[in-house]
Amino acid sequence: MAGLVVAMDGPSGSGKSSASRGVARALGLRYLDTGAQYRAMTWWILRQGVDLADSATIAARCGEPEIVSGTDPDSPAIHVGAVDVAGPIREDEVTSAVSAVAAVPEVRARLVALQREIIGAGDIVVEGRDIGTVVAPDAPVKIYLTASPEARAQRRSAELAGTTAEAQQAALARRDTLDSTRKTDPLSMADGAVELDTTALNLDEVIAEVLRLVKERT
Ligand SMILES: Nc1ncnc2c1ncn2[C@@H]1O[C@H](COP(=O)(O)OP(=O)(O)O)[C@@H](O)[C@H]1O
Ligand SMILES: Nc1ccn([C@H]2C[C@H](O)[C@@H](COP(=O)(O)OP(=O)(O)O)O2)c(=O)n1
Repeated sequence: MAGLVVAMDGPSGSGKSSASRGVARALGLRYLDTGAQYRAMTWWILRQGVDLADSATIAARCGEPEIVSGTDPDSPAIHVGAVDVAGPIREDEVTSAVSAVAAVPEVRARLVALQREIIGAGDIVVEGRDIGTVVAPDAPVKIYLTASPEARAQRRSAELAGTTAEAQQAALARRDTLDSTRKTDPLSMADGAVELDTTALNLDEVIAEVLRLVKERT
């Protein structure tokens, strides 16, 4: 299985991170969270005081931050320069700004290049929105995870204190629309991807199904 790349795409709360980490652990592969990179870029842009509507400035400056991703599925790490941003990138301020930053073509070009560099010779599970369509279209295993809007909102609200499933469902719907309708590489299912609806599956069942698909396709 040397050189294996597993591409895992889908909307927020479909279970990409948990399933990707579980699959990477089971197969002894590395793990890359590309959403964390878009979040880290967004954290840096916000810190610079750049207006989110000013895509020209975002485009001009997105080459400045050094974004460093760890690939250990047991302890995923993300730094901007020397700063550990694993906590701050999950805060509301970043979550509500990330779709705008991720829509800027220069941001995507920079991060896709970084992702391909990390993927290198493979042995990795990569999760995001455009892995099977753009970043690694030749990946032998491409999964498109989905779940009902209610299940996704329920999962997210269970994670976050001080929020309701209703508020989460509205926030996810807003991000789905932004991520699926942007002009550059919108969230969509790749050719050859297998859609896996996780609504009625627990995490172990999702991991087992992905492992079965990996075995079947390699
Ligand atoms: N199949 C599942 N059933 C129930 N909860 C799940 C399942 N998969 C993931 N979760 C939980 O849902 C939340 C969101 O999962 P996550 O893997 O972060 O999704 P994504 O990366 O797609 O946003 C996490 O708290 C996770 O533990
Ligand atoms: N490959 C990727 C990964 C994420 N993005 C964008 C779209 C998402 O709204 C944000 C954050 O992604 P992330 O996977 O962290 O989001 P969730 O954990 O699912 O809430 O980044 C992207 O455009 N392309």
